[in-house]
Amino acid sequence: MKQLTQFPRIKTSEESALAVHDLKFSYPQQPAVLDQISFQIEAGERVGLIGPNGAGKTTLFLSACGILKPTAGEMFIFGESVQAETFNPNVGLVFQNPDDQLFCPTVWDDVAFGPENLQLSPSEIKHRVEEALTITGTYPLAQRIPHQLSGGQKCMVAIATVLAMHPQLILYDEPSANLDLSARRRLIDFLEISEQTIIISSHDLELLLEVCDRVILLNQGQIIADGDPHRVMGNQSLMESHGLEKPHSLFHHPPDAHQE
Ligand SMILES: Nc1ncnc2c1ncn2[C@@H]1O[C@H](COP(=O)(O)OP(=O)(O)OP(=O)(O)O)[C@@H](O)[C@H]1O
Repeated sequence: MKQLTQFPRIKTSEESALAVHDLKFSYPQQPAVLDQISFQIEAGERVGLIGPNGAGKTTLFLSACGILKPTAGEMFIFGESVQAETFNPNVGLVFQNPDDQLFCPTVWDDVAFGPENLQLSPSEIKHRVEEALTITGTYPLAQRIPHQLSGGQKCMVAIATVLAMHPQLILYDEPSANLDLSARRRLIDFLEISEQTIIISSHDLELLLEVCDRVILLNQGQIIADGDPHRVMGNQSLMESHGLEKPHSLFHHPPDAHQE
């Protein structure tokens, strides 16, 4: 994965990568999934988003991308207000299921799709596709049919489709779901050297421990905890009271012993 260093750093802004103010969201005829939550994520942070099934993690991501319209509150991405149904190339979402992201006849076409919609020049589109395929290690798959790829290959191609847009903030929804051990390790290695601001929603708490410098615990529409991953996830009673388990690797490292 050394190639990544050959590419320029993504530009970051003085503004927070993501600022969420009193965000509320309810699906029709349902109680609030997000109930007036507020937090900020600074440029360059790697944040894990945890919570039991149905906590609202995907809903938060879809709101940040403008796919869902919040009931109340506001979100800003690098200082720009998020508007529902308005595409913002500064934020990219890697869907939980890569099949939701891959629909073209070839991998190359799928990765080119975003830059083409940004109406970039043909040479810039080619450059972006080659760059994204190289960074994700999927260049050899460029002419393959996406739906015939393995789960791990699809995952990395789905990431390439997002990277080709050059977003400064990338939201990963359960990126390690269905990956075998080597594909998961490749993903972790990739995430660890990613240069963008990233938020990873995952039940793979060990992955978050390796990759993230901060974790947010969401449950029943509220932010329950926000802080150092070892401290938050190492708190067994906190984790268990929100339907989660303290990661196995933290049992020999009680939170109080963790050096910050
Ligand atoms: N389109 C929808 N219509 C109605 N309710 C929905 C819809 N999508 C999600 N929900 C409900 O909203 C709540 C939050 O769902 P969400 O997918 O955001 O949770 P999550 O934290 O991502 O869960 P998981 O860990 O299982 O992926 C759940 O109770 C879910 O059933």
